[in-house]
Amino acid sequence: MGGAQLERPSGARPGVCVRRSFRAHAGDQPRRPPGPIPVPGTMKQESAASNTPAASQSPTPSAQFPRNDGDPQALWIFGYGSLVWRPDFAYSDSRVGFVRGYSRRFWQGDTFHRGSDKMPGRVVTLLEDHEGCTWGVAYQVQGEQVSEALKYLNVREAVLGGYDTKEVTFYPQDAPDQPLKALAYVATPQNPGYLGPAPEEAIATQILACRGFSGHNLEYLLRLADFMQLCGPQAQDEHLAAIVDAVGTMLPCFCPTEQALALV
Ligand SMILES: N[C@@H](CCC(=O)N[C@@H](CS)C(=O)NCC(=O)O)C(=O)O
Repeated sequence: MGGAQLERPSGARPGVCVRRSFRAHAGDQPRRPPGPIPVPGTMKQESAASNTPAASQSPTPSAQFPRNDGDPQALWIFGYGSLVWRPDFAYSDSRVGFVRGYSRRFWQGDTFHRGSDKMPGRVVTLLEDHEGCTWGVAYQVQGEQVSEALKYLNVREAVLGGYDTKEVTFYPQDAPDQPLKALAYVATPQNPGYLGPAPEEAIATQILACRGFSGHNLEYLLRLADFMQLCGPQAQDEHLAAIVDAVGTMLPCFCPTEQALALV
């Protein structure tokens, strides 16, 4: 989301989870991470799109194609985990905002991006929660961007991650009275990688111990915590905060002391 400008906090509005807006310039192309996400079994460093298995050349999301007024071909994709900081697909616009009726939980196992078969990491999914409110970023894709984004996300989220698509209602921070239909990738309890609830301390321990092809699981946690900081103090995620606190408590045990360093 390069080139984004933090705009002045807008006034509080009833029912709005946050007050700040964070808007990438429309048309900003995402910075490609160094090298695309390798797909198991094809460890050639090709672009993710060319790695897409033939069967998913034109993935059809299981959710209805959420349409909004205006450009019928445009699609909004809601990210609330790694898509928040690394969409890695071309988009025309992005908006910070939230979805109601869902809570974010580190309840999905990950044996590729942030973990391994022996040591699965933990990444986020959405839990249906009538009182819930989850922060993230919605990306608008138009024209050819739509099929490219869906093809890429089908590999990254569905094939590699066990996520399925779901239509959600997204409330842009700067226009919560003009909600948008969006596509979200959600890991349900029925997917094989689902780990489900655990004490935040246990989740923190797992995150501290795991890494995968996309990096350490701790980076995933802290990037998400950074995003929530950007959104402003009103954007609360108690589950995320409790895990970050638990990591902070445990880190001294994981960090060598000066004495231990002197021995190396
Ligand atoms: N679907 C959620 C979560 C997506 C997510 O974090 N997926 C992981 C595991 S499949 C991923 O893509 N990781 C890439 C990374 O960790 O950089 C989102 O909208 O952000």
